[in-house]
Amino acid sequence: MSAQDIWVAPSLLAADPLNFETESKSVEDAGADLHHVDVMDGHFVPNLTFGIPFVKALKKVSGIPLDVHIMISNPDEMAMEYVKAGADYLLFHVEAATHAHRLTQVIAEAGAKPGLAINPGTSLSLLEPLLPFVKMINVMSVNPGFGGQKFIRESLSRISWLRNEIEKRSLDMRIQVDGGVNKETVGSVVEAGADVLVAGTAVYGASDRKAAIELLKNQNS
Ligand SMILES: O=C(CO)[C@H](O)[C@H](O)COP(=O)(O)O
Ligand SMILES: [Co+2]
Repeated sequence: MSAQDIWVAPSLLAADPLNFETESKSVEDAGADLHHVDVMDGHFVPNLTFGIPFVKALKKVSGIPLDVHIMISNPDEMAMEYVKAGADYLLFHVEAATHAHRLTQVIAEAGAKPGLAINPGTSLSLLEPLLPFVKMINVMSVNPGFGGQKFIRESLSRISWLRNEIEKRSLDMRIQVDGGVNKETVGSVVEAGADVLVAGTAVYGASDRKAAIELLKNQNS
């Protein structure tokens, strides 16, 4: 896959929390394709991060689309609020939704691109009936809740399975991989078929963010 086809989505979870505006601008200038916003509710995952006001505020200053990953227990109730706040892609967890298919429709009708996230321990079979209705799948390569964790290598066969389904069924969607993506893991992730690289520590933690994004995009070219 060429570098142009690969999107890098730096996760604001790893940014300096006292300077989100300048931090987000710095990755835009460095070539980021999307801002990855990790919404955590302290219930579905054992951590608490951003909410609706944050997404709304970020939308006002952002020059690139918002990729909002909601790790919350009640996506059926709250997803619309994140669309209204400005999410361009809205990804909810397949483990958390009661009516996942309905939710994909609600998100699309409201004008955002629906997506699903799936934890490392969840069967991929849950995705099968939903694939035609989403524009992005987030294959979690760590257990959700924290940045800076170690990449789970078993995620690679999950990405490959998904890439194969997309090709077999001629689906129009992207595969994002989320957790522990860095210069050591990115080669195998892209080879397995991911085309959206979420990277928190590897981008925000780098002294040269432009070089870090270029490395992620180009490693396989
Ligand atoms: O969804 C997430 C955690 O639940 C984050 O997006 C993910 O962990 C990215 O951080 P890093 O690149 O530092 O692993
Ligand atoms: Co995430």
